[in-house]
Amino acid sequence: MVDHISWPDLPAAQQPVWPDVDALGTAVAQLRTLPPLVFAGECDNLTGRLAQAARGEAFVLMGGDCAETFDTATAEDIRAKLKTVLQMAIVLTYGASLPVVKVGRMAGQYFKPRSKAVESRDGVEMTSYYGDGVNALPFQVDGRVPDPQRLVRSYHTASATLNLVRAFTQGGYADLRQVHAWNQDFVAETPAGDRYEKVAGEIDRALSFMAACGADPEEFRRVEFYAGHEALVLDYEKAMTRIDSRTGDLYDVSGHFVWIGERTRQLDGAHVDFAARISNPVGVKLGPTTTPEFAVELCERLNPERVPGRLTLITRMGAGTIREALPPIVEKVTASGHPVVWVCDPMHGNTREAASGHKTRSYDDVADEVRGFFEVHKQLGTFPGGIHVELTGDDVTECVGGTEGVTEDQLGDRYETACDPRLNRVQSLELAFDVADFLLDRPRP
Ligand SMILES: O=C[C@H](O)[C@H](O)COP(=O)(O)O
Ligand SMILES: C=C(OP(=O)(O)O)C(=O)O
Repeated sequence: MVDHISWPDLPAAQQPVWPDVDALGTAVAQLRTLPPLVFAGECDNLTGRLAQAARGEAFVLMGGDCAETFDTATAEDIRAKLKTVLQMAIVLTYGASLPVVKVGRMAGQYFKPRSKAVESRDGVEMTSYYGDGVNALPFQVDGRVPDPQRLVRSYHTASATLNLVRAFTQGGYADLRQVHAWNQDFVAETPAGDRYEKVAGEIDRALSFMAACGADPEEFRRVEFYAGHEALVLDYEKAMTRIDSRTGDLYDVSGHFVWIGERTRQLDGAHVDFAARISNPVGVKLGPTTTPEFAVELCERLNPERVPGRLTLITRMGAGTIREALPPIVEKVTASGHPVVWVCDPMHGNTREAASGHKTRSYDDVADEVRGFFEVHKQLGTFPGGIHVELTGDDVTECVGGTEGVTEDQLGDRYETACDPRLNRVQSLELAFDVADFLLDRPRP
C-alpha cells in the first residue's frame, strides 16, 4: 500500500464527477494494493529507445484503439491489433532500414476526454461517455453514471491485455519467421496485403541467407513492445503511481508511456504537474492553437534536466494546418536545445462529420498530414520521430478512402468504434507503406 505520495490540489480538466465519494475511496484503496502492471526499468528502457528516435536513429510507431472497451479485450481483438502494429513495423523497418519503437495504445486506453460533458438525443440528456473506465457506452441513464469500480476493472482488463501482449511478443508469435502468418485473412487479398507479401518474401530470403551463414540472432524471435495510454483520469493514474525501490523516483506503473491530451495540457493544471512528477517517458498532444512559447515552457516543466527520450511532443494540427502551424513550434523548441521526440498524430486534427452523422476521417487527410510533418522536418533539418495512429485489426468502415475505397455510404456497414474513427487494417498497412516512402527522404543524423 502506497499512502505516502502527496499530490497538490490543482485544477484538473475532464475529470469524472463521481457521485459516491466513499465508493471512489474504496476503489482507489484497492488500486493502491494491486501489483504494478509495468516495471520501472522497462519504462527507462523505453526512454532510451525514444532517445534514439529524438536523435533520428529510430522511428516510433504508436497505434491502437481510440477507446479500448472491456468487452473487446478478447484474445482475437488483441491479436488483431498487435498483428496490425507488427505488420506496419515490418514495413517501416524494412522500407527505411530503421529500428521501429513499438508502443501500443493498449492496456489502459479506457478514458476519453470529451468536447461536451452532456450528450443529448431526441430531447433526452445524460452524461457523455468518458470511456469504459468511467461509465458505459449505451445511451442509458444508469450506465452513464460514473462508477469508480470501473477503475478497478480497468486495471484488471489492462493486466489481462498486457499479459497476452507479453505472451505474443515474447513467446514466438512475433518471431520474424512468422511474417507471412500475420498477413492472412481479408488483408491478404488487398493491394496493401500483396505489397506486404513481397516484403515478407524478401525478409524470408534474407533470414534463410543469414541462417545459411550460421547467424540465427535471438533478437529475431521476440519483439520489444510497450504499452501507452492517455493519463486522463488522475484518480486512476495517481493510485497506480509507485515509488521505485531502486531509485526512490515515482513511476506511473499503469503503462510504460503516458501522454497528456490536447484538452488537459494546461501549464498550471494537475495533468502537467502529475506528468512532471513521474519518471516515465511522457508525451503531450499539441493542437493548432499551441504557441511556440507554450511548447518551450512545457519542455521546461516536463523535462528540466533535458533527458533525451523523456518528452515526446505529439502534434495533431490537421492536414490543412500543419505546414503553417508546425514550423514555428519546431524552430523555437529546437533553438531552446530541448531534446524532444517529434511524433505526428494525423488523426485528431482531421475528424469531421459525414452526412450520415458518423464521425469520420479521410485517409487522404491522414496521409497528407503525415506528408506535411515530414516536409516540415526536412525543411528545418529536424528528425521526424514517429507517428501516433488510431487503428484496429478489423475490417471496419470508420475512415473513408484508401485503396479499398471505403465510401461515406459504407460508413454504417461496420462502424464499431466506441469514440473516434480508426483506420482499419488495410488502411493502416497502406499508411505504413506511405510513411516508409517518406522516411527514405528524411534528414539523417
Ligand atoms: O479521442 C479524442 C477525443 O476523446 C474525442 O475526439 C472527443 O470526441 P468528441 O468531440 O465527440 O467529444
Ligand atoms: C483524445 C485524444 O487526442 P487529443 O488529446 O489529441 O484530442 C486521443 O488521442 O485519444
